[in-house]
Amino acid sequence: MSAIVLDGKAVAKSIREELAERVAKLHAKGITPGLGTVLVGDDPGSHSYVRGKHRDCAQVGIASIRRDLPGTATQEEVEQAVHELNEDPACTGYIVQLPLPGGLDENRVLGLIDPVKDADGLQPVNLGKLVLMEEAPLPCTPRGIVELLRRYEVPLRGAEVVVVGRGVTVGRPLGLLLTRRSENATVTLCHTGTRDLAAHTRNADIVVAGAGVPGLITGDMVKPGAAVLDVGVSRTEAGLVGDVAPDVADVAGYLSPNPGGVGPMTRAMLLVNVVEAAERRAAAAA
Ligand SMILES: Nc1nc(=O)c2c([nH]1)NC[C@@H]1CN(c3ccc(C(=O)N[C@@H](CCC(=O)O)C(=O)O)cc3)C=[N+]21
Repeated sequence: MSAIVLDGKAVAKSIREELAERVAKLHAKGITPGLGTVLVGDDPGSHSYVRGKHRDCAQVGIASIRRDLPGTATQEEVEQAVHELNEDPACTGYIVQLPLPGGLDENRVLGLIDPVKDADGLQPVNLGKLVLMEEAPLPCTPRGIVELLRRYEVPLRGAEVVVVGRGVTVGRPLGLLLTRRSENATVTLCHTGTRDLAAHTRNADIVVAGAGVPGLITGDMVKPGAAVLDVGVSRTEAGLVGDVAPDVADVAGYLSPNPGGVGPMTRAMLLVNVVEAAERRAAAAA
């Protein structure tokens, strides 16, 4: 048996095409959405992600605003860049690329983002709204995962979902998203303190692996026919490696590969958040 590939790259492409039409309507009203990025330091991975985000923007008609700071930037300098983007009318949404270099207070920076411009859904007010089940910009990776499953009609309602990894960008908000009434999945959030990971994953209809441990999920840990989404990213000498071992493809019913799965969906959802913020602004101005 070989799993159906959840092709995030292809889905992201069609989402960008849909967005280009929505952006064209905004242009017609004299509004150009603008994505800002704050990038601190010279981590090659972070630079490559940010480059990719701006390339996506150009494709759909979103303007780009970059604030690149050296790795030596102080807390005050990073906060100043955030204040400038809060004030900049050309910037309808922005992100602070994570992780920030050591010594900088990430949570404090995220807290200073204007919640209406939070394109990542990681501002504490917006994370709080997710807990309260109120409308707010959603974190991009969890939103991308839900959208990818929806487009392939993998049922979520009543599904047993095991999320591996409790990070703030993926695991934690994903559990909140999947347990809203509109998704109605049952979620088990596993982490390094989980006693018997395989006992949980074997019972799951959907496994989302975002631990950052290469090859953590092996075929013997997966229920036949289950959907497995690889969200782990580890940089090894062999290149980028996910959390899911190759033999999972023989057992799973659906497999979101890495690369080519959730990564492109994350980028697409960032664009969605920026366009939605611009649409809300247009509606408020009308
Ligand atoms: N504030 C913030 N927001 C983020 O959304 C954020 C972040 N910080 N820090 C880092 C992580 C990582 N992340 C990825 C996005 C796209 C791909 C992606 O498109 N990957 C391609 C491969 C690209 C490659 O080869 O490097 C793929 O999976 O096919 C991967 C990873 C967003 N992140």
